Amino acid sequence: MKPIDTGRTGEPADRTDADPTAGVAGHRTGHPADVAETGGDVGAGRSGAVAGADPLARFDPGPRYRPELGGYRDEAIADFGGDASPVFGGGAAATGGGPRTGDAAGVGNAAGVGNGAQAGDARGTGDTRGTGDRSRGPSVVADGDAGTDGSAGSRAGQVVGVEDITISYGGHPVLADVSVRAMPGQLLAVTGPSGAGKTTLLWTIAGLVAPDTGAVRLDEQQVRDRDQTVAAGVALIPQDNGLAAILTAQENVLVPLLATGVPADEAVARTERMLAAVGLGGQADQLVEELSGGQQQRVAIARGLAANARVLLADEVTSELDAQNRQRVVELLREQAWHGATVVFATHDPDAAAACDAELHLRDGRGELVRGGD
Ligand SMILES: Nc1ncnc2c1ncn2[C@@H]1O[C@H](COP(=O)(O)OP(=O)(O)OP(=O)(O)O)[C@@H](O)[C@H]1O
Repeated sequence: MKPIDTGRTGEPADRTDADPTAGVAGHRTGHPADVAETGGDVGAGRSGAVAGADPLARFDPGPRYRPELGGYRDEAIADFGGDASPVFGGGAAATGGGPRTGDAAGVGNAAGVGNGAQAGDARGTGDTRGTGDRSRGPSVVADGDAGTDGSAGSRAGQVVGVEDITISYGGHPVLADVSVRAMPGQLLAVTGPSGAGKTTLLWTIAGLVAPDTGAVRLDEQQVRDRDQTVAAGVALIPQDNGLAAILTAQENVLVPLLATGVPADEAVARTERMLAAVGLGGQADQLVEELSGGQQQRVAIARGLAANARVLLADEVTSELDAQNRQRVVELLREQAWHGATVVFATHDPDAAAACDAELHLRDGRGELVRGGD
């Protein structure tokens, strides 16, 4: 399999606008001490102190924080991603539900994180292929070379190699011998009709679903589970957002960063920059449940962008946005690629797909690289 040759350079010089994530003015919130003022009892920023070397020493994640999960485990914030966030990981490969079997919280259990069996359960086969309840250290999101000012910095993306994967749910094939390669610095669009397997493919790359046959590799390292991909810097912006409704927009972005060990000042800066980048600088202190669907989607995007991932998987992240915001989000994904990330973007939007460097079209289980291949 050859790398995708897009013919597009993606050079910053091609851009028509200034750095969309640079220069955020007028922030009065964002300090953990400010977060503590925002209410709720999930423990965001309760200590308030910023000085100190250990981010978790200076940031009290609250009594519900589970360090062994690298996140929260509480029904009250189940939509952070069940036992832990699929964006920031802390979870094993899919268990208790594939893309379609989650709970009402959206990502929640559907994210398949938690007590561990792999894709057997996820695909409803009862074939427990995983490892059961595994201990998990705090998940690590790739910080890239993030500067102390919170700038994303450049980072080394990873080559995502999907090699002849076949996936079925309960005996019903979804993907058959699908192969594609996504390269650092590029955007790969994954298109196809509803039910074609776009989410399944992204989850497989994320290590949340294991293929029946074939393999996914990150820089030639075969993907085994979500723990591994989290450690490798793979972030997922899930289709259903996976936000905690009882947290503010700011907390939804900030808390996972702090929980994954990003220094507080950098986490605050990234949070502010990314919320501003998606046009929500003025809504930072609003509870997610008070935001519109499109605003919530943008919070989830900000959270994924803030991860500074080496591989960013964006699952239909523009579905609830107006044209202007859709374009903006595609620009932000492009920005991630400029910083070195490998971006895989599942979308129904032809314009968004056209803005990507390559396009894998899924239909009837098959994947065809309709653009950008060689
Ligand atoms: N856990 C599951 N158990 C059984 N079938 C599932 C499961 N998860 C997904 N599927 C099925 O697999 C197929 C592919 O689903 P998937 O969510 O990957 O498609 P998609 O292309 O992302 O769809 P959409 O564009 O509607 O989001 C669908 O037929 C879906 O019903």
